[in-house]
Amino acid sequence: ADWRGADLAALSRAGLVSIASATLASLLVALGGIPLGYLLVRVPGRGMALLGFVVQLPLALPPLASGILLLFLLGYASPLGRLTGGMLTDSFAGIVLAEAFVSAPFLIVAARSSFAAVDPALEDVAATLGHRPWAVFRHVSLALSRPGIQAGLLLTWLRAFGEFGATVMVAYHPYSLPVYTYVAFGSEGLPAMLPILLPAVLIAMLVMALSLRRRAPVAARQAAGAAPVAMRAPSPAVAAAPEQPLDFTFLWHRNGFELDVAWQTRASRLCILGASGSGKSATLRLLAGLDNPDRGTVTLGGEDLGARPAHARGIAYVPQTFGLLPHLAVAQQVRFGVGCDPERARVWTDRLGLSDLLHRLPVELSVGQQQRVALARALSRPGRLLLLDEPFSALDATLRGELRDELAAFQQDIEMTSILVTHDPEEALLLADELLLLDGGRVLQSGPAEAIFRRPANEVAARLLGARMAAAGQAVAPHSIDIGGGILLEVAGEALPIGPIRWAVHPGRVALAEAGGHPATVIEAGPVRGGRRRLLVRLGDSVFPFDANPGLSHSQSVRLSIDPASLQVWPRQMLDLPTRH
Ligand SMILES: Nc1ncnc2c1ncn2[C@@H]1O[C@H](COP(=O)(O)OP(=O)(O)OP(=O)(O)O)[C@@H](O)[C@H]1O
Repeated sequence: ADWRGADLAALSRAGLVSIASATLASLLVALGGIPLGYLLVRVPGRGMALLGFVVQLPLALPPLASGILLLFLLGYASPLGRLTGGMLTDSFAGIVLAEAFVSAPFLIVAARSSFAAVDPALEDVAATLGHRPWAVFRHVSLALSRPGIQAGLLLTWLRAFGEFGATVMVAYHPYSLPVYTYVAFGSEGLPAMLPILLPAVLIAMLVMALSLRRRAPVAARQAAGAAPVAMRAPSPAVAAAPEQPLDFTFLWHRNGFELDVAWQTRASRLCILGASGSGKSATLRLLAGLDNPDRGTVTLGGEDLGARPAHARGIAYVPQTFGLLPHLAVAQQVRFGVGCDPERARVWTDRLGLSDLLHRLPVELSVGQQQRVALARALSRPGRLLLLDEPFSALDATLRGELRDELAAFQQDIEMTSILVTHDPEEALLLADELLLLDGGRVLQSGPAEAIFRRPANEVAARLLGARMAAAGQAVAPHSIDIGGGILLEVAGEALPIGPIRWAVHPGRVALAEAGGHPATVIEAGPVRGGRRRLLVRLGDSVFPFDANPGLSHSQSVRLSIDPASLQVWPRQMLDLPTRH
C-alpha cells in the first residue's frame, strides 16, 4: 500500500460526495418509497401489481444497464435533460438520481413487507377511535412498520454509498468514492487502493453500527410517559343510555355473498345473532363505516351517520381480535382514541381491573385482560354506539361467564347503545333486549329478545336460539300445547295459533318435581359433567334432554315440572323433520 502517495484532499472530496449523495438519495427514496410500499399493500388491482413488479426491476438490471436507461431518461437529449439544461448528468444531482434509482427497491420491498404484516383490523379500530386516515397511517401503519422500514433504509443507504455502475454512466464527475476508486486504480494500480478502501469500509461500518444502536424497549419507554392512574372507587359518572332510535338498511355484495338487512329499534342493548358466515361482522363493519354498502342508510337518534366516514361516526368498535396496538402499553392504549377523556379512562381502567397493568404491552397480557383493555379503550371517549364483535369468543367458559356478567353490569352504566355480535343464544339473552337473527345474509326475525326466544319464527330461528332436540306437538289453546300421551304443557308469552307446532326446552330449565309435575321416564343417561348428568327423558310422545343430579339412572320414573316461560314454541312446517322417537 502506498500510504504516502494518497491524495487526501481528493479522497476527502470523493468521500463527502458519496456520504452526501447517499444520504440525499435515501431521503428521496424514503419520501417516495414508503408511501408507495403502503399503496402496493393496501390498494388492490392489476395496475398496482404491475407497479410492484416494475419498481423491483433495478434489482434485476446490471447497474451499467440501469445507467444507460437513466441516460435515456435524464441525458441532455431527453425531454427532462433539455428542460433542466443538462444538469441531471455529469453532476452531483446525477449521482443522487443514479444512486436513488438503483437503491430504491431495497426500501420499497422492505416497506411493502412491513406494511403487509400490519393487521388491517388495527387500522380499522384506529379509524373508529376517531383518527383520520393520515393519523391512522402515522400512528398505526408506520409505527408498526418502523423496524422493517429502518432496516430497508439502511440497506438503501449502503447500496447508494457503494453504487458504481449506474453512477459512472450518468455522472462521472464530480467523483464519488467508487468512481474515484476506479480512476485511482486505473492510474496508480493496487498500491493506491488500501488508503481509499479503508476509510470507505470504516464509513460503511460506522453507519451500520449507528443503525444498530439499541433503543429502549417499547414498553419501558411508553410506561415512562404514562401518567399514573390513581386507584379510586368505581364511579362511572355516566348516565344510562338515552333513547336514540337506530335505523339501518344495507345491501352489500362481496365475493358472491349478498347481505340484505334492515332493522329499526329503540332499545339500547341490541344483539345480532346468526351462524358463522351469516353476515354479522359485515353488518357491524357497515355500521362502523369501515365498509360501504352498495345501497343503504343508517341513522342514529335521527342523525344520518351514513354520510360520515368511520372516524367521524362516534362509534366505539371492538373487533373479534380486540385490535390492540402491539407497540403501546395499556396506559397509551386506553388513551389512544381521539378526544379520550382522561377522567373516563381513569374510571374504566380502574373498574376493569387494569390499574396495575398500565405499563404492560398487549403481548404481556392474558386474553381476558386484552379484552378488558379493548373495552376500556372503547369506553374512554365519548361515543354513541358500542359495537362488540364476538368479544368473548377467545375465552374459556369460566372467564367467558365472568366477563359476560361484567359487561351486563356495564351496560347499565354506559350512555351508549351497544350492539353485540354473537352466535351464543345465552349471551344474547343476557346482554340484549332486542335481537336481530341473521341467516345467509337475510333477516330471519327481529324484535324483543324474550319474545323471539319463546316464539322463534321457524326451525332455523329456533336452532339459532339454542333449541336442539325439538319435538312435535299441537297447540290446543292460546297458551297450551298437547305433546301426546295426554300431557298438556302450559306456555307463556304471546298467544299461539291453534295447530301443529314444534317445541323445545333448554336442558337446564327442567326441574324434578317432588309432587305434581308430569310423569316421565329416563331413557338415556349420559356421563356426569360439572356435577350434573345429562339425561334423555320421555314425556308424553316427546323426548328431550334434561340436566339432573347424577343419582338418576336409565329406566327410572321421575316427575318433571317445566317452567312455562322456558318453553320455545314455533309453527310446524311441512318440511320440518319428524320427531326423533
Ligand atoms: N372483506 C371481505 N371480502 C370478501 N368476502 C367477505 C369479506 N368480508 C366478509 N365476506 C364474506 O361475507 C360473508 C359474511 O361474513 P361475516 O364475517 O359477516 O360473517 P359472520 O356472520 O360474522 O361469521 P363469523 O361468525 O364466522 O364471524 C362471508 O361469506 C364472508 O366470506
